[in-house]
Order: sequence, then structure tokens, then C-alpha cells
Amino acid sequence: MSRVQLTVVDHPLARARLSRMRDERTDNAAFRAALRELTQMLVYEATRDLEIAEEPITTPVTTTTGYRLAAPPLIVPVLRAGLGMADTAHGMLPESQMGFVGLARNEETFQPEAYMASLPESLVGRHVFVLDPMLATGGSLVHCCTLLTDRGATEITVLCTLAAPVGLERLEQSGLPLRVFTASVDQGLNDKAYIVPGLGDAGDRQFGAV
Ligand SMILES: O=P(O)(O)OC[C@H]1O[C@H](OP(=O)(O)OP(=O)(O)O)[C@H](O)[C@@H]1O
Ligand SMILES: O=c1cc[nH]c(=O)[nH]1
Ligand SMILES: [Mg+2]
Repeated sequence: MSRVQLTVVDHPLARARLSRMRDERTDNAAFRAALRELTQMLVYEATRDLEIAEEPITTPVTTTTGYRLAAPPLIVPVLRAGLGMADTAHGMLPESQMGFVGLARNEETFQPEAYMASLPESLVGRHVFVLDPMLATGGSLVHCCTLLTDRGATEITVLCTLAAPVGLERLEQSGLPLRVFTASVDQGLNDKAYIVPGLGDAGDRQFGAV
């Protein structure tokens, strides 16, 4: 039985933003703007089923029932590329706390190398939203989500702009309890483990090459 629930957010507005991100002529600033706009759509879809709590409110006219999120999720961007999604997600989930995971994929072995983790000690009972634009081999997200389950998380939602089938399969094989929201499942990976057709290196496209 599958533990990964996949949702492809292929709304026309999402497709338009993703196309701008794919286009090699899009400069760093326009890429970041399109990523922020696409993040809004991913967050909107991924929060649809979150539990809400009721509270009485008084309008200028009468009293009625108001609503708020019962338990805002912990937001965890994966550095660098996930940073471009963080502020938008936080703006939509203003009561959320934020943790950080820093990973850089070794471009010869394609294995993620961890350089930082700033997370609450216990994630028992906390829903976590992981932000990373790219799911390629899946190594980075498996590493990140394992850090979360090691701290007790049992409910993890991953938001990414692009996913490769092999990366989704890797998540599935990991047995991690995940929901994945992506704007596209692309064709595959090239011999450098870049997503095809993809959009290139999401970190470099936002911040410049390192
Ligand atoms: O699924 P995988 O094969 O592990 O690849 C995906 C990872 O690659 C990118 O980060 P990268 O390692 O390039 O770091 P960066 O964000 O600093 O550019 C991306 O943001 C993911 O974290
Ligand atoms: O296509 C890819 C694959 C991994 N990381 C990226 O930023 N892009
Ligand atoms: Mg990169």
C-alpha cells in the first residue's frame, strides 16, 4: 500500500508560472518571482484539508462563526533552493514556525551532503511542510524527511515545482509517510541527474552559480 500521496497542481496559472521558470531566457529576478507565485498555488492546494478550529467573532453587523487553522504546520525549506519558497509560504501561514535544512547534492555521486539542520528537538504531533523546488533522484528529500521522522514526525507534506518519476519512486520505496504536491511530473533525468525537460539548477537560477 502506497505511503506517498501525489497531487499534481496543473492549474493553467501554475503551468504559466512553471513555463516562465523553465525558459532559459528568464533571469534570476523573474525566476524568483515566478517561483513565489507558483508557491502560493502549491500552498493553497496543500492546505485545503488542514484541520480548522471554530471561534466566535463579531462583525460590524452581528456575531458569527470564525475559523483558523487548528495547528499551523512547521515550515521547513531545504537550502538553498527552498529559500525562494519560504517567505511566500510563511506569509500564507503566518502562525507557523520555521525550521531549516541545508543540503547540497554532490554533482559527481548525486548524493546529498548535509551542512545544516535547525529543527525543533521533537516533531511528535507536528505536521511538517517541506519546501524544495526540485525532486530529482529523491536523495535530498529522503535525507530531509528522515531527519523529520527521526524527530517523531508522522505527517509530512512536500511542496516542489518539479518531480522526476524516479524521485517519486525513491520516496515511495523509502516508506516515509508523505504527501507530495508538485506542478509537474517531468519525463526523467539526464546523465547528470538533472530533470528533463526541467528548469536547470533551481538554486543557481535564483541566486547565481556557486
Ligand atoms: O533529488 P535530488 O537528486 O537529491 O536533487 C534535488 C536537490 O537538488 C537541488 O539542490 P542542490 O543540491 O542543487 O542545492 P542548492 O539548492 O544549494 O542548489 C534541489 O533544490 C534539491 O534539494
Ligand atoms: O534538475 C535538477 C536536479 C537537481 N537539482 C536541481 O536544481 N535541478
Ligand atoms: Mg543546486
